[in-house]
Amino acid sequence: MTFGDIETIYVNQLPSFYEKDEAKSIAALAVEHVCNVSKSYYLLHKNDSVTLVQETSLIRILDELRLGRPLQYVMEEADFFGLRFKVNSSVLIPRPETEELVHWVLTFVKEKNRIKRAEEALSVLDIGTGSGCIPVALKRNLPEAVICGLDISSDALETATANAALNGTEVRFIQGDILDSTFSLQPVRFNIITSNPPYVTSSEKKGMHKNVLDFEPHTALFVPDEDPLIFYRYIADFSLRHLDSEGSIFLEINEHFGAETCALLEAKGFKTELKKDLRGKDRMIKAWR
Ligand SMILES: C[S@@+](CC[C@H](N)C(=O)[O-])C[C@H]1O[C@@H](n2cnc3c(N)ncnc32)[C@H](O)[C@@H]1O
Repeated sequence: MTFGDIETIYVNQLPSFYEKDEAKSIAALAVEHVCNVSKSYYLLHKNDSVTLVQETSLIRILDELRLGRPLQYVMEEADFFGLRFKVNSSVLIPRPETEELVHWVLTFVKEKNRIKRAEEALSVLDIGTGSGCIPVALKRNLPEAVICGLDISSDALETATANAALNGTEVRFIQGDILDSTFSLQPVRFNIITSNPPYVTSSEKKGMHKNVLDFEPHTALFVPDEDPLIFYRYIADFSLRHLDSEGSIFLEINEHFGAETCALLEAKGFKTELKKDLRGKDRMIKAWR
């Protein structure tokens, strides 16, 4: 069987919610992963044969994808901000919108450093860190900064710790519940707090793909319909105690609640800037005092 045959089988047998081009990309990623070849090699050598062992692995991957399991979970890895992360069912698969949040933080820090050299002293906390994608990507780009990640899930923190090591970075991970108003890291103050907290309302479940609903951790995704901004309220209160007076918060948000999330933060004394993602949706907020 050749690379080209594998592509044809994937295109014909993947579930219908994968469009043809997406199915081709998935076949390419699976072949790259199993046969240890680059994307360009794969594209230029569609007539190369796979071994029987590789063919068995590629069909096993296809079988799991047909059950709806996301590709990243099947391959146990995901790309984020040009880095490779280990993922499993205890962590959310890092999303491209979150790469935009990281990019915004880095642009902001570099702009500030141009005015005053502050990077050495920079301390950052990422709340709801999951796979650790945000703090690890920040640490790779701000090697002098002291960076921490917080999550309620010990399994997620285990994966995040592995990801920090995998990417040669030192990040301090802390277990804690941001919805516990007594949770504190006194006397620590951070220059930057980032968060991509759970923000999908229960009623949005019906519009979601089965592969997200059935496989990604619900504690990472969902908030009650009656209190969709619950995490932002607690993050704002935590920031009042733990953000340096000149510090900034960078948040990923539900596209439907941009104005409401800004209003919540402003009611707590923060100034805000709302930013759209590359698809034109309200997706990020910067807040400062
Ligand atoms: C949307 S995921 C974001 C994961 C990662 N930061 C990313 O961008 O891919 C939200 C994360 O918040 C964590 N989380 C949920 N409830 C929490 C709580 N009460 N306190 C702290 N972390 C919580 C989940 O375990 C999950 O890892």
